[in-house]
Parts: sequence; structure tokens; C-alpha cells
Amino acid sequence: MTSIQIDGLKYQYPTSDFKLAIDQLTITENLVAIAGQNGAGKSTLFKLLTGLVHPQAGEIHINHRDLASLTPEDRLKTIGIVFQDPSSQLFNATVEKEVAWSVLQVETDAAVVADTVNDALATVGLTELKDKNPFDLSMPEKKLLSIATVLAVNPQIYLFDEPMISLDWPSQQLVTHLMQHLAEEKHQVIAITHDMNWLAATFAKVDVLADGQVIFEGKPETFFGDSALTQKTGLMTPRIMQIAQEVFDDSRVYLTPEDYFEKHSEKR
Ligand SMILES: Nc1ncnc2c1ncn2[C@@H]1O[C@H](COP(=O)(O)OP(=O)(O)OP(=O)(O)O)[C@@H](O)[C@H]1O
Repeated sequence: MTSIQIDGLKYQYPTSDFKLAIDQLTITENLVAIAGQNGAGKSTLFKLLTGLVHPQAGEIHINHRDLASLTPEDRLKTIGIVFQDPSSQLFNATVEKEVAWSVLQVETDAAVVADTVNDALATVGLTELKDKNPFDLSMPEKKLLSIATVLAVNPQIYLFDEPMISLDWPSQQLVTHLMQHLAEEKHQVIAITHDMNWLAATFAKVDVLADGQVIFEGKPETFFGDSALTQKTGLMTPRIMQIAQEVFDDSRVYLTPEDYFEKHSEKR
């Protein structure tokens, strides 16, 4: 089981008043959403988890190992990030070379590299585009390619920053199923999202940030069931809850339309 343990974490950008301060946060679940309003500190937390920025105080332990003590190669094998903007992650001449570049950071055997690249491209459905220039791909294809570059390294923990953004519906389905599959395969999958419908339907746990602090950690149904808290965070409840409230004056928690129909068919 993978676990992330954060203690006494403090971070401030040199050029901003924003302060991230997380006294204590433990993540052991395999499918976790990070939510919070714009500027709450979600991406900053991801930067700290990947080592892109270093905290001024505190520690992050992954599987009881101090993140700061990991070698660059160990770090790549431990945590991989899919950025919100895929273009920031792509710089090679072809789709195939893009994925191979990632694999080569952790593997030298040419046959293994070739197999890994083929598997990663097949998983995201980009095999037929392997000779294309990444910058000639559509936005959803670029995003899928950036996911393939991380899949190819097979890290223990996957961080997705707003994975649903810039994906079309079939790609959203593909990526959601892929994330669920990775979680079942004992990877930790953590995603920042503003999409409360997707969050409610997909995640076992949500950590909610506000003003650089964690103000809720627990099950999505507990979070959405606390109307004072959801209002305080400025986050919407799932659309099905809003419809039930508006149309039927029913203020119970519904995570998905299926959840609504299930709970109502039980009553009949
Ligand atoms: N490189 C930076 N330099 C200075 N300030 C920054 C930098 N990056 C982010 N910030 C500031 O830190 C705060 C937190 O930003 P962050 O991107 O972590 O929030 P977020 O919760 O991910 O927001 P969003 O949902 O809009 O992406 C914001 O006030 C932002 O302006």
C-alpha cells in the first residue's frame, strides 16, 4: 500500500503573499481528489509533491521515505505528474520519441524501452499516431500523449492536474477508466479537479483546500452532505443534488444520477 504523509509543511512563493500551511495530512486511499477554489493552493501542493519547489519547513514522506532524500531517478519512479496543459510536457519530434524519452530516464534496455513505449501508446489509443509531431495533435490527443509519457515510467503515484480539461467525452471516459484501473492495480492516483460531478462519481476520498490549508478530508458524500462547509468552500454540490433540491425539495446527498435512482427505487 502506498502512503503519503505530510507534516508541518510550509511554503511561500518569493513573489507572492500566498502561504501554504499543512500541519498534517495522510493519504492512504488509492483514488483521491483535491478540490478547492481558484488559488487555494492545489497546484502548489502538487509542485511540492513532485519536488518542483521545496518547502521552507516540514516534511513529505512517501511510504515512510523522506521525499527530500530520494534520488532524481527514485523520484521519477515514485511520483509522476500529468500537467493541466499538456504542451508544457511535450518537446520531442514524434509521439513515439516523446514517450521513449520518458522511459529512457529510468530504463536502458532497448527492447524493454520499445515494448514499454508500445504498451503506453496502445493504452491511450495513440499507436497509429506514433510518427506524428506532438504539436500536430489535437488537444485531447496531446493530453493523452502526456499521460502516456507518465504511464511509461509506471510511477507508484500519479498526480493529475485537472485531467478532464481539454478532453473530449470519449477521452474523458478513457482517462477515468485508466485512473480507476491504476488505482485497482495499487497505484495511488490523485487528481485536482473543479468538476464536482466527476469528483462525486469517481473518487473515494476528497481533500479540500482553502487559503493554503486543508479544511476537509474524507468521503465525498460527507463533504457534500455538509452544506455549510460546501458553501464556505465555494464548491458546488453535484448537479443531481441540485436538481433533487430544486425540483423535489429533497436535500439528501446524491453523488450520481444512478445513486438517485437507486435510493428512490429502494423506497418503492
Ligand atoms: N510561480 C508562482 N509565483 C508566485 N505566486 C504563485 C505562483 N504560482 C502560484 N502562485 C500563487 O499561489 C496561490 C496558489 O496558487 P495555486 O496555483 O497553487 O492554486 P490552485 O488552487 O491550484 O488554483 P487554480 O484552481 O486556479 O489552479 C495563488 O495566489 C497564486 O497566484
